[in-house]
Amino acid sequence: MKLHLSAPSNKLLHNNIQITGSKSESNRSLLLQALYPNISIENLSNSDDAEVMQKGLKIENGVVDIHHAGTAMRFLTGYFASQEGKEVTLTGSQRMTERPVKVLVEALQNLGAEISYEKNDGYPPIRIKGKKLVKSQVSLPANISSQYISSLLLIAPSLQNGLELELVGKITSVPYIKMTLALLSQIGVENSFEGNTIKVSPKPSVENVNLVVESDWSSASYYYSIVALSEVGSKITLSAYKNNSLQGDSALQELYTEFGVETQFKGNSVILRKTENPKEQKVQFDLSNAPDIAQTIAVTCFGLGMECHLTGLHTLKIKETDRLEALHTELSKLGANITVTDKELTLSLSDTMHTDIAIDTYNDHRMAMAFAPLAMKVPLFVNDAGVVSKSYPDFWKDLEKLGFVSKSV
Ligand SMILES: O=C(O)C1=C[C@@H](OP(=O)(O)O)[C@@H](O)[C@H](O)C1
Ligand SMILES: C=C(OP(=O)(O)O)C(=O)O
Repeated sequence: MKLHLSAPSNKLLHNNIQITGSKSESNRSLLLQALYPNISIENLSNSDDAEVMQKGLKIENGVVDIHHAGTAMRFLTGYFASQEGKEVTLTGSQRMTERPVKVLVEALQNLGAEISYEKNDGYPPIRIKGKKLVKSQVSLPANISSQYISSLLLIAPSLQNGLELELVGKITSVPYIKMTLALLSQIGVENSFEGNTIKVSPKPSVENVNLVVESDWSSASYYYSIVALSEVGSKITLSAYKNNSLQGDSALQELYTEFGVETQFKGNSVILRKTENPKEQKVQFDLSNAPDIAQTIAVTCFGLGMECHLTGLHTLKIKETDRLEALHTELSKLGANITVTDKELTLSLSDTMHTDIAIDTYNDHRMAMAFAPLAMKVPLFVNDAGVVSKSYPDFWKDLEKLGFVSKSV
């Protein structure tokens, strides 16, 4: 589906949007629920990634296809490796077969797991024969993806002796590790994270517990961008959010003050207000703790005609697409002055913003959603717009509620 997208006729926005649960919290909660059936979950994500996770967890033997879902791939690897009697081949989309899993597979093998590669060494598809894992200490590199660490932590309390992880190197995407540990705490699992060592105690069963998933802050980022690109006085209310979020992308509240967007909590809603135009012409952010909002921020800066220097982007090359290359190509098509390395992005001033450019999305939901707010400034096309369903299936419908005009072409 190719969409043509243009701005609401009135750029002074006043709207409410309900976003479903965080896909990161959902996929963790689902895995914990599979291990401990007394867990119930509220406000589950309606994303494709949460759906493939639910389906995957029901399979005992055979092929488990998790499409584009990185969390499902990594979390199910740990899950199946520790499930005696289950034997599966875990695979996904073409891109998933290019996203590395070696660090996780080796850590699990060191714990005694039986996993082999079906095609390329270090990459899915992988064959897993579930076993009872009794070893409880392992070390692994922490600078490639935090999902490997979360995968181990999620199964840790179900292991006979719990788990002690030693993280080697600089730890990336730290808030996602803390989110995993916080959910373990919510179900009564003892854990600690000191320096480079994480310890999780065993827990054979849990009491009845209800996990209420907070709505997705990465999805909220597109509204931050829309508000930043709207007129002073605009206001969008999003629900349902918590003041003490487990999601690192809630850093948006702080980051978007640079773009004149203020955030206020009212009950379980957040109100985003454009209170002023940006004071500075340049921003500089280290996004190693919030990699999923890098695309949103780069496009906001371009839309506002600001310079930016984004660092900490070393994980972007192995996500749904090489996001640094994709941003470079698509922002250049619009007229941006952009340079990227393998971990940084720099936007310099440019006085051009081309109209009706067709944005390619590279099977990456965040490419589609990050560029959509730019329609506040210039009409544009979004190729393969259906990709948004990976994390936010209602995205285009919700934009229509704001008055955006989207036409299938
Ligand atoms: O654990 C998670 O839920 C996630 C961790 C992050 O990945 P990395 O740790 O690979 O950066 C993030 O980009 C992804 O969208 C979700
Ligand atoms: C990187 C992402 O997801 P995953 O790694 O879970 O596929 C994302 O949603 O931006």
